[in-house]
Amino acid sequence: MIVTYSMNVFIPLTRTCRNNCHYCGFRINDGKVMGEDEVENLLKRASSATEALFTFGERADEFGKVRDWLRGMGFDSMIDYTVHLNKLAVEHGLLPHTNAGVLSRSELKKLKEWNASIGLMLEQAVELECHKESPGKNPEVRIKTIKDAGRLEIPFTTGILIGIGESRDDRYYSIEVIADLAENYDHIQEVIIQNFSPKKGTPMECWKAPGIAELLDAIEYAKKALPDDVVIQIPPNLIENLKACLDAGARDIGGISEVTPDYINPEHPWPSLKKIEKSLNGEYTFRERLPIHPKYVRMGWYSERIAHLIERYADKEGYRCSK
Ligand SMILES: O=c1nc2n(C[C@H](O)[C@H](O)[C@H](O)CO)c3cc(O)ccc3cc-2c(=O)[nH]1
Ligand SMILES: C[C@H]1O[C@@H](n2cnc3c(N)ncnc32)[C@H](O)[C@@H]1O
Ligand code: MET
Ligand code: SF4
Repeated sequence: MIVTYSMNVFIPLTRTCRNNCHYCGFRINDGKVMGEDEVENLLKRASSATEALFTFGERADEFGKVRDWLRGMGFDSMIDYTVHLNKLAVEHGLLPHTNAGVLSRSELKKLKEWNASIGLMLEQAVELECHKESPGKNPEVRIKTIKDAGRLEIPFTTGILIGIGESRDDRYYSIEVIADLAENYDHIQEVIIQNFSPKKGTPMECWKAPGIAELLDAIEYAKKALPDDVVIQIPPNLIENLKACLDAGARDIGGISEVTPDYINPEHPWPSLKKIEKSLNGEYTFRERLPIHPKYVRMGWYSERIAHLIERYADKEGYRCSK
């Protein structure tokens, strides 16, 4: 059985964020934004990767300090700056995947030109206490972004975060909501089942991480509810029993990097692929993919601007070829 992954470089453009999710250890509202040189240095170091993962705080340009910095650099918004850096990544031979939180239709349209795929975790389809200071985590607002991306035919990554105060039924309901979106728009390439991992200094630092039973239950439910061609992704650095998750139906381990840590879970280093493959008794084989899944490579759901890279990196089936 094949399990896919993407080789990436993680570019955390800003830790400033208009939301305040109680589980998040990534957000630091210092108003800082990575400069173009810093980004270019990361891109240069990522020669073995095919994906430039731009993940950062939502709508940081609601803060004056960020807005002023962007203006000084000649940009009207965080998304305009992101698109500029997406283009730089493409010039360095990398395919961008951006997860910037909620986006408007016009922002999605701009990003589509230079991104192989876009991501936004639904987190949960119900309102939760941990999101009460996070307007961007309102389920309706997230669902709207996911639908707009579907209408624009953007290969999309979404998912749920489990263990953040939801009930088992909430989890099932959230998976059903994603399954409906996948059926109606056909743009969902992967669904991440992410387990909450407590972070020091956050309001949820004393919460327990969800157990493997809850994780497996969610994966099994997702396997049944989602269309067959939607891949279930699990984060290999947060999971204690990867084999059990694969046996339950997960088939992707997301982005792995040789140059950058998982900035969202920096205390959990990337495992070595060789080591984990060994622990799987030969039942599963890892295979590299691009940030746009094979199905969408075959369907041609990508812009002219990045076509040359996809055609350079994808084999006939749409996986990464060794060229
Ligand atoms: O390194 C990480 N990559 C994360 N990724 C990246 C992901 O593993 C890959 O970039 C995608 O599979 C695209 O290839 C996310 C992407 C999303 O769109 C939404 C959530 C995540 C979460 C993480 C994460 O916690 N750590
Ligand atoms: C990029 C994604 O990372 C996830 N995320 C944010 N904080 C945590 C945490 N403490 N543990 C696990 N996942 C987290 C959210 O689901 C977000 O959307
Ligand atoms: C850094 S977290 C991932 C991107 C965005 N801030 C969100 O939570 O949706
Ligand atoms: S998880 Fe994302 S949206 Fe929530 S506070 Fe952290 S950076 Fe902001």
